[in-house]
Amino acid sequence: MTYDIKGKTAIVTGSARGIGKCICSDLLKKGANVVVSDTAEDVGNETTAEFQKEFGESRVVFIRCNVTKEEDLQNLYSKAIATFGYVDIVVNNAGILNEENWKLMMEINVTGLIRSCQLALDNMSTKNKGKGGVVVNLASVAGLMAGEGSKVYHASKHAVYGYTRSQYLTQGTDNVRFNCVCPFLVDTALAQDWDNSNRTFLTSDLIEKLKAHMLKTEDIAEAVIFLIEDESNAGKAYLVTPFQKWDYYEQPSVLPF
Ligand SMILES: NC(=O)C1=CN([C@@H]2O[C@H](COP(=O)(O)OP(=O)(O)OC[C@H]3O[C@@H](n4cnc5c(N)ncnc54)[C@H](O)[C@@H]3O)[C@@H](O)[C@H]2O)C=CC1
Ligand SMILES: CCCCCC(=O)/C=C/C=C\C/C=C\C/C=C\CCCC(=O)O
Repeated sequence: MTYDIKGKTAIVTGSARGIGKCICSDLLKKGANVVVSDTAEDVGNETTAEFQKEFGESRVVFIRCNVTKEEDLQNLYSKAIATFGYVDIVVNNAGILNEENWKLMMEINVTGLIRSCQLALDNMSTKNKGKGGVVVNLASVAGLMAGEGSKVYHASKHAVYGYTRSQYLTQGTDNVRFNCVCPFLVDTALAQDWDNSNRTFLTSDLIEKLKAHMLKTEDIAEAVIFLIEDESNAGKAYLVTPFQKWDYYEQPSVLPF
């Protein structure tokens, strides 16, 4: 079954640039109203002005939000609802790769994302008199495999994967569908800053080869739109790599039944 994006309202966190910006653009092309949201106010306002010019002033707003701040997140949801009447779609995209500042990375990649999911449920769950909705979380292939030099980043994305899958178990009562997308390397500032020197597992030759196969932000936006529209695969992770056909990631069951 296909979920119709036209006329819906979407929040995308960390969307001033990179993958988040591209997701906003595709949501607008599909007819959604969009809340661009980021800590980077200047870039966020520029991105919003660009979209308003292309898609109409009334369909896009910028709301500053640092996902590590509870009051910012609450303000994001309440202002989005005040502007557009309801929130139907949330894309939790804000994320960093910074092993030195690993506590902040966990706050952004995990705690902020989980808090945003809880607010999405507060506002969208049919248990709370909402109309239901869709949440797509940005995980990574780093959430499905080990990483030598970015151990905490990998742990943060494993958490996104596990949290998203677990939401499936209560989807029947909330009517909020959760999925996550697990991309391989994407050509953005985050990937360019990825320092892979001094690895034993990945040689510099191999890293150059991997970087030669980077995905484009457009690929991830396409995958996110696919997930929002696909009503039949709730709770699943969607693997996006340049090396094989994009597909849902099937994790073997460890239960004896
Ligand atoms: N670039 C890549 O290779 C891959 C990226 N991802 C994930 O995709 C997501 C987006 O990454 P990119 O677009 O590549 O990164 P990016 O660095 O280009 O964009 C991230 C955006 O998040 C914003 N941000 C940072 N901290 C924030 C906070 N506390 N609150 C709100 N916004 C904040 C930044 O200002 C920036 O606009 C991240 O979750 C990342 O982990 C997943 C797989 C691969
Ligand atoms: C792995 C951190 C890169 C951050 C970007 C991201 O989220 C996804 C990247 C996807 C692929 C990275 C390329 C190859 C992965 C192979 C091995 C990972 C080992 C990483 C390490 O630090 O040793």
